[in-house]
Amino acid sequence: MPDTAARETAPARTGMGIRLTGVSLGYGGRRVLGEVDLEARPGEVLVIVGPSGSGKSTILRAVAGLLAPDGGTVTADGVPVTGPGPDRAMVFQDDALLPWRTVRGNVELPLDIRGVPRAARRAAAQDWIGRVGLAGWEDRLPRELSGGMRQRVQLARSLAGAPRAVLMDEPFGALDAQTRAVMQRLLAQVLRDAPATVVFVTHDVEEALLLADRVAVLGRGGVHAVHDNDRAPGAGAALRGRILAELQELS
Ligand SMILES: Nc1ncnc2c1ncn2[C@@H]1O[C@H](COP(=O)(O)OP(=O)(O)OP(=O)(O)O)[C@@H](O)[C@H]1O
Repeated sequence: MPDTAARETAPARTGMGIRLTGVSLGYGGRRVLGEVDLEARPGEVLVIVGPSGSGKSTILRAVAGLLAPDGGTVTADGVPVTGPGPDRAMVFQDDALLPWRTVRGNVELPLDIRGVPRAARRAAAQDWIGRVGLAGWEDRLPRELSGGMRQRVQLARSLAGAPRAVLMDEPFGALDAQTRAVMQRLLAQVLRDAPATVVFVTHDVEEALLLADRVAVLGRGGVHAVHDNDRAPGAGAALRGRILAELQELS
């Protein structure tokens, strides 16, 4: 990658610190969550699990700045979140790619928006396309790709803008088991080179344990527990059992 591209698109050195303090959230006056206290530490992968309808996506929307809290504060590096920003990229289950743009055009989008010059934009997009294993597919349109490939494009697009936080809502939920496993490994690998803070929502406890530094269990209108994912041999099975028991109790 040319120097200019590397300079303008290099990932920030550390991820963003995200904090929810006494946050209540709801829709049209109907409360979904009350008094949520939760922190994503700079550079960590915080995975949120919880029963269906417990408010996992709602928390993500609040951090993204797409939903204003009814009470409490959401801060990014200590600054209240008042709306969406390029420092916090969202990745959804539905790929949300622009159908009329090629793979390259989609990956370049966040750089385009930031006004990065064309050559630097191209080089950075190419770098990310290669990292997610899509070299040779640059000129294809989203409809010519499989679901897994579209999620790769979405991942490359979200990271190409060098966000300091990536907010992922069941990004692999629609993929078959094999593609999902490949994408989980790919995500773990690319995150090593892009030290953003990640808040990742999933139903899948195995996925949580694979990716998380910490796992937050949501239920009954708030955060039930937050667990460190100690990756020491044997620790995974114990934590898996504990989280599954908590989820059963909360459902
Ligand atoms: N746009 C909306 N308008 C009104 N209510 C909503 C909206 N989005 C979510 N809700 C409600 O808020 C609650 C929490 O939804 P949310 O999608 O955050 O849960 P979730 O834990 O992510 O669920 P799932 O695991 O099923 O995706 C649910 O009762 C849901 O019906």
